[in-house]
Amino acid sequence: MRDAAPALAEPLLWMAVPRSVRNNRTLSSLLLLGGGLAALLSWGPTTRNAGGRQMATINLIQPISSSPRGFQPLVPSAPSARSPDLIAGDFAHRPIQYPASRAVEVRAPVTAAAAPRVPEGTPQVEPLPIRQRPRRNRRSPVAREMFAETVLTAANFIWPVFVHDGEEDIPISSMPGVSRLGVDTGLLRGVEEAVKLGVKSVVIFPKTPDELKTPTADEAYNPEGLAQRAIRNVKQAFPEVVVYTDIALDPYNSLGHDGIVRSDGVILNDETIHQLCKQAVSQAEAGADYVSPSDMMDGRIGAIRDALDAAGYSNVGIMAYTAKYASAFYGPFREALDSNPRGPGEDWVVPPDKKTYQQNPANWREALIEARLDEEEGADILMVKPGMPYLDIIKGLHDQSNLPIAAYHVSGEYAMLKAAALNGWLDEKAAVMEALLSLKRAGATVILTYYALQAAKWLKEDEA
Ligand SMILES: NCc1[nH]cc(CCC(=O)O)c1CC(=O)O
Repeated sequence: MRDAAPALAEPLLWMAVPRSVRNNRTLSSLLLLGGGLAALLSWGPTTRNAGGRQMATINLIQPISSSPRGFQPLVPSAPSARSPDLIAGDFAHRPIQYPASRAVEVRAPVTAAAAPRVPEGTPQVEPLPIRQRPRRNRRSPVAREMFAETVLTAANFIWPVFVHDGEEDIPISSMPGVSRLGVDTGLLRGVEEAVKLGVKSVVIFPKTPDELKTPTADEAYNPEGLAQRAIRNVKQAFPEVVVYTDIALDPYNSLGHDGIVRSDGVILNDETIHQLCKQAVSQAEAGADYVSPSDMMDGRIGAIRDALDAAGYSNVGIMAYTAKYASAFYGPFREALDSNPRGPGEDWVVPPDKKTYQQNPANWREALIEARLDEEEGADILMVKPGMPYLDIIKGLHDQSNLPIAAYHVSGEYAMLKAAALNGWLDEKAAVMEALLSLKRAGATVILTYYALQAAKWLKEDEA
């Protein structure tokens, strides 16, 4: 009984010594010597034991084997028979086998199975003097769930849908599992399914018939246009669903660019914004909750904000494609909407890419400029696009702005995962959930993904 007090008190006192002193070999030896003497005076015959325990508390400085009592394996006490999670955890797989002579100190876990064995040839080692063992918090499923820093839910997803003016669902070859949906048919079936799965936000992309495309993309603000019809249809059938739209001219532009193309190949900025404002107001009129400018023209967020407010739509939000990169990962999307930049005409230069307005993938500081401008101009959500190749940008914007951050897991990212999964090269569910989780962990609370419905299903599956 008598030695219990110093055995507890001295390590505690030791912990009160500043770490810098503890880590200094000479200083700490002196201190320990003093501590030992003090213990000797106050506790008489029990100090030898106390000293032994003292040594055990400083095993980062003193090799543990030199301790008079030898090492004392830090073995977790046996889990009770009532905690199946712990039993199912790593207790059954302790990596270190303790030397036989000390086996009495190793209490076996309470399981029906025989004592755990190690493979023949496993080196016999004394437990290392490791105080911080992060694996402790990963031992059981319950603990892992408790300590999860990021949790993905269906409420985080926005489901992007391609719509067309027809009845059928038309599969998109580079995106197996994704189709263009009929604006009055498949779209509503799809949204109904989404809602059932807990995905209550959609973003609409119209496949405009070629004959309606013009170099000034005026179809973009046709009140009876495909996007406007889609918005109305969804809001009418599912008023609680939050409808996001795309603001850019490319689906309506006969030259395939997000802005109006001048004959020398310059993508006009301010003239394009004029059209974007009309597009935004017409989408708001149709019932959009958020309009999402995806074109990367300068100053469009402020202009659209003013246009919406002037038209009485101050409650309609703006999800700004803040840092949208000139990425190769949009390929399948452009196939879905047939919206690739067109080849050059005889007397018209049409740039083959979008590099004069979308950001250079080499840059991240530039994204901060865009973020500051969008924030000042009245954006409600800042988006980064694509997702996985730009996790640093997501994190950067998350750390610099207090607005919600969105990440677009784009068509090419979907196609990559799908292709690997269809080939049997990846476990689709595990890989997709990890990809989506990484976007949230980086700082995105809003995730646009073609996997939204499938991921929501998987989440439900895991709940059950
Ligand atoms: N402004 C058009 C737009 N809006 C969303 C995407 C891409 C989405 C995806 O790839 O999933 C694009 C394509 C582009 O910029 O060329």
